[in-house]
Amino acid sequence: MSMGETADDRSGEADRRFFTKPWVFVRGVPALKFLPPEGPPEIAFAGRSNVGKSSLINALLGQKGLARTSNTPGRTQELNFFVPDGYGAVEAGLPPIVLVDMPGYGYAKAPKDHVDAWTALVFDYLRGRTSLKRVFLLIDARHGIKPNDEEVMTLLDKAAMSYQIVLTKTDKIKPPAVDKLIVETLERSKKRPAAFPSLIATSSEKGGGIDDLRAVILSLAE
Ligand SMILES: Nc1nc2c(ncn2[C@@H]2O[C@H](COP(=O)(O)OP(=O)(O)OP(=O)(O)O)[C@@H](O)[C@H]2O)c(=O)[nH]1
Ligand SMILES: [Mg+2]
Repeated sequence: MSMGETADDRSGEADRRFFTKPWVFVRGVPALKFLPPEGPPEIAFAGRSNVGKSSLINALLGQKGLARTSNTPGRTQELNFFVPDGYGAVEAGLPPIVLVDMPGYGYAKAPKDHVDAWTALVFDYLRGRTSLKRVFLLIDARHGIKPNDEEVMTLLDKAAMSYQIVLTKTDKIKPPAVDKLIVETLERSKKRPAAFPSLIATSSEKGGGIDDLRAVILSLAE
C-alpha cells in the first residue's frame, strides 16, 4: 500500500525479473575506510534495531536468508552491500543499483563501545555518502516514530538526504490502527524538508507493500 502517491508504473514483466534473478552479498563494511569507492546508486535501509531491515531486503529480493535476521536486536553489525548478480564488480561501477542493509540504532544492551561504533558508522554513512540516493527509514508499526528516529530524521534533513518512511510489521496490528498510524506519521514527517511526501506500509511476512517498494527501487536504478 502506498499513500500520498501512486507507485509508478514500472512493475512490468521485465522489471519483475530484475527481482526474481538472484542477488548476491558483495561486501560487509565494518568501518568507513572499507567502503567501496563512490559508484552506482545506493539505497540504504535504516532504522532501530529489530525493526525488520534485513527481513525486508529478503522479502524484496525473494531470497530468505540472504540478509541475516534474528529475533534478537543487534544482528546486523556492518553495512552489508547487495547487488543483482551478473553485472560485475561494485568497484567498477557496474551494478545498476546497490541495496545496503545497516546495523540498527537504539539498542542499548550490546557493549557500549560496539553500539557507539555502529551508530557512528551509520550516521557518517548517511550524512556523507554521495552515491546514496534514497534512505528507507523503517518504523515499526507497533511503536511509531521514536526519539532516536527523530534524531536520524534531523540528521538526514541537515544533510539534504532524501528519505522515505517505510512502516514494517503491519501484519502485527489491525488495519484501522495501520491507517491511523499512516495519517499520524505523514503529519509528523510533513514538517521535515528532506522527507518524501509519501510512505509505504509493509509486511515482510505477508508481502504487503513489497511491490510498491520494488517500484521505488526500480525508479532509482540506472
Ligand atoms: N510479524 C512480522 N515479523 C517480522 C517482520 N519483519 C521482521 N520481522 C521479525 O522481526 C525480527 C527482526 O527482524 P530483522 O530483519 O532481523 O530486523 P533488523 O532491523 O534487521 O534487526 P538488526 O539487524 O538487529 O538491527 C525477526 O524475528 C523477524 O522475523 C514482519 O513484517 N512481520
Ligand atoms: Mg538486520
